[in-house]
Amino acid sequence: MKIALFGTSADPPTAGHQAIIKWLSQHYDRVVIWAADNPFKSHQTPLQHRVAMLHLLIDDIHAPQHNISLEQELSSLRTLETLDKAKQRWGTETEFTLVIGSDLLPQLPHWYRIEDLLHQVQLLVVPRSGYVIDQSSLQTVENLGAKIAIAQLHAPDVSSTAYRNSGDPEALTPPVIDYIHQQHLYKCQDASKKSLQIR
Ligand SMILES: Nc1ncnc2c1ncn2[C@@H]1O[C@H](COP(=O)(O)OP(=O)(O)OP(=O)(O)O)[C@@H](O)[C@H]1O
Ligand SMILES: O=C(O)c1ccc[n+]([C@@H]2O[C@H](COP(=O)([O-])O)[C@@H](O)[C@H]2O)c1
Repeated sequence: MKIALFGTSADPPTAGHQAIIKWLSQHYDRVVIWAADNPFKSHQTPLQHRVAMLHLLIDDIHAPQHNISLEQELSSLRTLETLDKAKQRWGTETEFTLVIGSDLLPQLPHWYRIEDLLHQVQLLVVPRSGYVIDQSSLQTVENLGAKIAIAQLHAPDVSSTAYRNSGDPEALTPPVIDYIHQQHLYKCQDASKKSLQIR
């Protein structure tokens, strides 16, 4: 069995995440997702809300294979610990593929015990607009033991940061936007946007 592992800060989850998850569901037996705190970032919204939004994002995907699941108990600051939990759950015979966007390639060498991690997974890099996959980053990660494939996928050019900074509604899906409004999340951004509009 081939399992794609896709962790995200989901602050908030975007149409980009959704396109990636949909594509993965067509190319892997199972897609396992979790929302995580990232040791290199601060997060704006409590994890419980990010998990709830990720659920809404996934529920909105029509995947005839029914092979997408949010497995929040796998979440960890360290992806190596997530992989350990996944192996306990699905067994060592399973082939695990760690999925990252191309923006994370230069950061990857700084992850916790990255060589241990890369020796136990395949690495799938999703091209991201504005983040060219350069040979030197690929070589660095290969030297750490990565077995790399590049996904043939054009994910939308959106990001959580774009939503947090400018409230770009195109970045999100309607159920996630509704949730944000119901729960009064990302309000500072709304307020600063309004004050900009008034001026
Ligand atoms: N539009 C996109 N295209 C390709 N990869 C993406 C895209 N959005 C997110 N990813 C990848 O999905 C994973 C989770 O991304 P993350 O939750 O950090 O989203 P983000 O939009 O980069 O967030 P932020 O703007 O807060 O950094 C990362 O591996 C990231 O590279
Ligand atoms: O293992 C690590 O050291 C590590 C360092 C930084 C990020 N990660 C993971 O990378 C995934 C993507 O993070 P992000 O913030 O880009 O969505 C998420 O699952 C994080 O937990 C993992």
